[in-house]
Amino acid sequence: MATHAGGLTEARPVRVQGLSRGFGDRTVLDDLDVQIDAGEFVALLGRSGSGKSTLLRALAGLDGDQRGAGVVDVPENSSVVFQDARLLPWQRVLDNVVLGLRGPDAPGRGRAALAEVGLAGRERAWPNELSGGEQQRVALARALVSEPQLLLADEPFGALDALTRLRMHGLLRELCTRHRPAVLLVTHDVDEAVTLADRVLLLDAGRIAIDLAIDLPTPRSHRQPQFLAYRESLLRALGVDPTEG
Ligand SMILES: Nc1ncnc2c1ncn2[C@@H]1O[C@H](COP(=O)(O)OP(=O)(O)OP(=O)(O)O)[C@@H](O)[C@H]1O
Repeated sequence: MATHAGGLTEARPVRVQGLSRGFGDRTVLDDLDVQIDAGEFVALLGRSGSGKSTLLRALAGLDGDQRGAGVVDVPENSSVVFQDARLLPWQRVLDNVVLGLRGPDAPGRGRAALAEVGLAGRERAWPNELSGGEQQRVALARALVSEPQLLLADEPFGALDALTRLRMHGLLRELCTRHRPAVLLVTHDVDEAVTLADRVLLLDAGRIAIDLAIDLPTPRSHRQPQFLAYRESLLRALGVDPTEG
């Protein structure tokens, strides 16, 4: 079985070595290695079923006792955001944000986190009074209020409309620049990956098939020729013709 150890040096917050995962006869991750440095924003692309969420769950320690091997070293303090906000409907927004946070300053930290995601004044709202995008903002506040060294995000904007998604890109980039967690963002969206990430990984046949540093200043524009070149090469690697659609 894989080990899931906590607490590495700050310089190398995530180290995955020889990670294998499978379900029944099917091998999903096959002797895979990944490293994510402190403060580095990494996006993970791959075709549907290639094992992106399986890798993220392994990093989050959420993969139970499924078949596998390898070493997963991650910082103890990590947070996960999913496609759905997963707020507790019977708790007000602020209580959702500070859930599990200890110390007398927890409410103050929760309020500050809500202000950072643009939801100052909504502390006493119930989750069902918020839009989908606002609920995802609460989920981001909850994820970042504990100042995690690692943020794991599994398609966090996948359920949002295009405009809200663009706004959330800006917000996530801003929050990550300020808090500097290492990030692993699982996404289907090549543009999202190239817009946000320092490095894009492409998962194929159980391994990291492409490891591409995105050497562009931020904020990035889809019109930059180099942006389009990254986009095109990643789409081709995913088996998509970039000239289509
Ligand atoms: N609990 C499970 N039991 C059996 N098979 C599973 C389980 N979880 C995942 N799988 C299988 O493992 C493979 C990888 O799944 P995973 O969800 O990691 O892929 P993904 O790249 O995140 O896919 P998508 O982009 O469609 O969300 C898939 O073939 C899936 O059917």
